[in-house]
Amino acid sequence: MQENAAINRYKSEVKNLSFYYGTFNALKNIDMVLHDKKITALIGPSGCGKSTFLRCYNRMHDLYPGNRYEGDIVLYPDNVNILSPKVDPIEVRMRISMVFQKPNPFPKSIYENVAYGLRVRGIKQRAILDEKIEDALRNAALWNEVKDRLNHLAFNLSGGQQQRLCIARALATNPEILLFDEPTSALDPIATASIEELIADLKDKVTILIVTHNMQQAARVSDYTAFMYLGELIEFGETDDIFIKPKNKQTEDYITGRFG
Ligand SMILES: Nc1ncnc2c1ncn2[C@@H]1O[C@H](COP(=O)(O)OP(=O)(O)OP(=O)(O)O)[C@@H](O)[C@H]1O
Repeated sequence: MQENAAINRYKSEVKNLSFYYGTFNALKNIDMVLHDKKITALIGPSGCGKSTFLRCYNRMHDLYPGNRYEGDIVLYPDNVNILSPKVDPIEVRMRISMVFQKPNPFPKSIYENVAYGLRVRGIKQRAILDEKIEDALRNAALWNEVKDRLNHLAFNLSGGQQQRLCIARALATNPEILLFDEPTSALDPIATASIEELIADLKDKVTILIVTHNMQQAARVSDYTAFMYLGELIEFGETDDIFIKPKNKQTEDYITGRFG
């Protein structure tokens, strides 16, 4: 009974996860959870394995030979281990979307960028596409700025707008988890603030995992924070606890800028 209550609070559980690029052991025995409809930030010095961890979540490493996972990443409520070789990575990517560091719209119209994942899912009816595209653009706080030019090329948008378009594209297929890999590092402070506001608003709809180099950003947007170092998860907890009273000396040194 108690176990079920705990599982309901979690969208996902990482169990003893290790990851290898060939012989290089980039992630070491990580145990962690993602709380449902909460924002979890991954922080740590360059090269500690943040992006590697994020990419395990959508099986991106499968695209390159020699990469190897050990352990489980379990999604709830259906209790499926997405690292299992029996699970199709394409199916995983339908459930878990990713937004990258640099905005990467397709060389297509604004409309077609958001329609992409829906078309892959076999949705063809124009009325349904129109409705889902409007919803996704509204949820990405972009609708009002683009509603009169949906057929314009996405590249004509500003950097911040392009990143919101990529978020709309990721949201269109109703993912359960949204992964962000340093989503504001290529943006100016104003565009960064609007993306941070948007991420905070999205947590009502979706569970979020965000990699950031910016500790102020982690403190501002996240509910939980994981501190990684040399491929290990050093400390995980509520963001306020990690930033105000970290238990581990390495976490404290990193947070206070003594290394990294
Ligand atoms: N394709 C690869 N092949 C071999 N080693 C890799 C590969 N990609 C990353 N690594 C190594 O894995 C380790 C973790 O890298 P990763 O990019 O996950 O770190 P990170 O914490 O995201 O760093 P940054 O903050 O600089 O982006 C590093 O030692 C890196 O050199």
